Amino acid sequence: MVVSPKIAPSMLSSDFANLAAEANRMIDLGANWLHMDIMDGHFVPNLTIGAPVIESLRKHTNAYLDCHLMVTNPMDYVEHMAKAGASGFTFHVEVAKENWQQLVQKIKSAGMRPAVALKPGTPVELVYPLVEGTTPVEMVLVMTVEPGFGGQKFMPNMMDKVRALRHKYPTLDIQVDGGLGPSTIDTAAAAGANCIVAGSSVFGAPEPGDVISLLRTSVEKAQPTT
Ligand SMILES: O=C(CO)[C@@H](O)[C@H](O)COP(=O)(O)O
Repeated sequence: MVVSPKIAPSMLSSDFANLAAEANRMIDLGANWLHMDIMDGHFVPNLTIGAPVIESLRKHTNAYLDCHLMVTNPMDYVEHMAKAGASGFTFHVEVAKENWQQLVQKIKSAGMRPAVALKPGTPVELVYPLVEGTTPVEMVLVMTVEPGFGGQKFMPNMMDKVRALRHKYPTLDIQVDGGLGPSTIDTAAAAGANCIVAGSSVFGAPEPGDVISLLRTSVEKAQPTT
């Protein structure tokens, strides 16, 4: 195994009125992480949750809270998210071109794991300096839909980015998010993705645990054996 699978149900598709129960249900069913979508209604045309909800959820779970910040000013969120109990902090490269080094440093100093995301229209080369920097990000999130909403169609042409990243960085955590489920996971896993975010395919399934284990098996099967 070169990189371990991390299956992260996207809590955006959960019943927000029962968030703690939904989160614990996912962990009991075998999820590694809980994916939390933070949106500001500006970077993306939708508003979801922020630090107060992360803080409330943290009181009910010790799980890794993988927070994806779809916001225009990620720097303003670092302190609040860390205090709230976020585990990972993923910011968008499109809004961190100038100050990414300072941002990554701040995320790390606050005790969170830094990661960078890129939208479908953003060239993958833009994140290379962030992976190779002196204070590098520890995961790259390749968006496989336009960020903002769950339930969209997986964009298979994003796999060129995943393949390029896996070729350059054999042990990097590479995450995919958007339209992942039983019919698309093999494509993403074969390209080299090991961190899988899935919302509607997990929460909409009669047996979400079966989907979580199918996603994991697909990633494991795609790994080269050493
Ligand atoms: O960040 C996003 C959308 O912006 C995602 O995390 C979605 O919530 C994934 O949902 P599905 O495409 O799996 O339904």
